[in-house]
Amino acid sequence: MSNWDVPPPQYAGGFSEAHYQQQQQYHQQQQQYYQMQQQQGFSDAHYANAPAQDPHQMHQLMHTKRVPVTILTGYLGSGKTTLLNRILTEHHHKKYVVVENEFGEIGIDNSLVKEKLSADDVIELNNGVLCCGIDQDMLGVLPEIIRQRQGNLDGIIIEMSGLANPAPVCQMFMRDRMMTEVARLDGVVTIVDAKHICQQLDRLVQEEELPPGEVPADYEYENEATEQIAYADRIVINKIDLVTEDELASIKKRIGSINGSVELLTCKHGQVDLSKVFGIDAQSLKTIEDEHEDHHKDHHHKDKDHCHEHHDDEHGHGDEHDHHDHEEGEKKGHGHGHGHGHGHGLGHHHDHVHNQHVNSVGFEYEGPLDSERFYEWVQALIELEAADLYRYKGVLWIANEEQKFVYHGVHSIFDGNFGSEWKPGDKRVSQVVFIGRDLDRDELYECFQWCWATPENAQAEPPAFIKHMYSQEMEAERAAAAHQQAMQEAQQQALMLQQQQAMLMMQQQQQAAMIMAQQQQAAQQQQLQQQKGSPSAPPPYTPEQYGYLQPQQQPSGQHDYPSQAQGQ
Ligand SMILES: Nc1nc2c(ncn2[C@@H]2O[C@H](COP(=O)(O)OP(=O)(O)OP(=O)(O)O)[C@@H](O)[C@H]2O)c(=O)[nH]1
Repeated sequence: MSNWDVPPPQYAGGFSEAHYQQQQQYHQQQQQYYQMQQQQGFSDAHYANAPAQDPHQMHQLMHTKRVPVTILTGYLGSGKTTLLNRILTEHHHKKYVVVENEFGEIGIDNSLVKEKLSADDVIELNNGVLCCGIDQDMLGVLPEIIRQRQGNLDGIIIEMSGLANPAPVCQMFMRDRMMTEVARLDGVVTIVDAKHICQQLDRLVQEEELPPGEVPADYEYENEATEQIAYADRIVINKIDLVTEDELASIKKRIGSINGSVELLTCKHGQVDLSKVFGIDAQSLKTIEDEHEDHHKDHHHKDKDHCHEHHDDEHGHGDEHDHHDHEEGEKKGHGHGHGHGHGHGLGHHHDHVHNQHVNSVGFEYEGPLDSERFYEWVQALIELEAADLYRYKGVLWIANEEQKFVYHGVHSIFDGNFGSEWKPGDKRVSQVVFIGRDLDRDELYECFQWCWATPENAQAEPPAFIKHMYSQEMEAERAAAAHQQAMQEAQQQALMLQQQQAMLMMQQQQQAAMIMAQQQQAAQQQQLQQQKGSPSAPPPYTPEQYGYLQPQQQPSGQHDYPSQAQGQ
């Protein structure tokens, strides 16, 4: 039974019979959708169906077997290559596969690369392998490289181009079965240029740079530097030799206002402790759970309110929580940060109001949540807000469950499972964090509150946001989308059929041409034999014609196949 294989939601009140039926129907659709996703190759780890008695053991087992993959991002010139050069040349006793966009673009010890550049775009280096092509080809090449080096590979590092959005590659490692069987996403590491990051974050994306198609014409894009920070599990602030202490402090705050749950490291010339960046298992449910546990162990709440709310970037309100801005070498405590308390005007870097759309929002509640309602909320978020929801994660106390529910997601890809049991001394807290674009904190909080499993809440109507999922408008949209998908599938099938027919026809033509050529050749041979006066007829065509047997290699006593030159 999967985590989502739950009975249809039943509400004590607040819904009409028709609405309830609609819900049931929707629930069935979701079940079908889930089954379809599984058939399409979603990994078991992705929707981990681990046995309830020890899910973590199962999870760990899956993880230890698979090679960790790090997605390395960073704006143009931030220092990605400088860091990769270290990895490929220093003696760190680790073997990595480094995946580059294109060889032409890389600056990795050029002499080293050039001298080893091979036709198949895979280079063997002392510390591992360098290959290129972050595209469909990688799906084929990478699992093969991993299999070849089974047990002798410490990780894969994929360097994204300076302007690329890491989300599609993240999603590929979360859902592509070929990849998930051999590799797991370890973390997204973003390198930041301390000198230029504020300027880069302020840059507005010009309309002509926007990718074409699928998105609404009025959709405003976030610039790439912001997105790279939003998706990160670790941020390495490089080039700190070029900024003052005050500037560095304001950079950290600015980053924290975008991604409140990221861990910050600082360095010069990429001299960061590699163990804090690679092999960190940042994307596993176990790590999310551990972070939650560590945080609440050390965390002394000043206010004893029933619900503790973490604000997104507001102007300078006080809060006792700190971001995880650790100097290199400093001992780190894990936990969540929630992007709170960031005033503007800190240092000359940004003494103006930022046009910042991406932020973090987090909430805590010291009480259990209703799983059905949480399920509804997640469904609504995925259906209505997936494009703007970059990353989200949480650890929940679910009513009537002794195990913590741990989840995380990237846009529409959700991964969640029950983790370890709450221990007797544990403070049971449900915690959710969202990083996204133009997040509506009040709306999110309203939905979060609706999930609280309290007697008063039992009769509460769902918030407008969740109701909207069942609106006629959404039903119509869903029907239109389903229709469009069916049309696309039909078109694809028709195209495939056409291609198959064309292929068949081509094969038939080739066969016909070959037979004709054979016949002509046989006729020629016959003619030659007749001219030579030999009584025996030659075979219809000569082996050397196919290049695998030369006349002089013929065993004696067999036909002597004369070449054309000999025959003339
Ligand atoms: N002053 C200073 N310069 C640095 C530091 N780290 C890297 N650089 C320099 O910054 C420049 C860009 O570094 P790269 O490593 O090529 O940056 P990149 O992110 O790979 O750049 P793209 O491939 O263009 O995206 C190079 O000239 C580096 O030598 C640092 O900590 N301080």
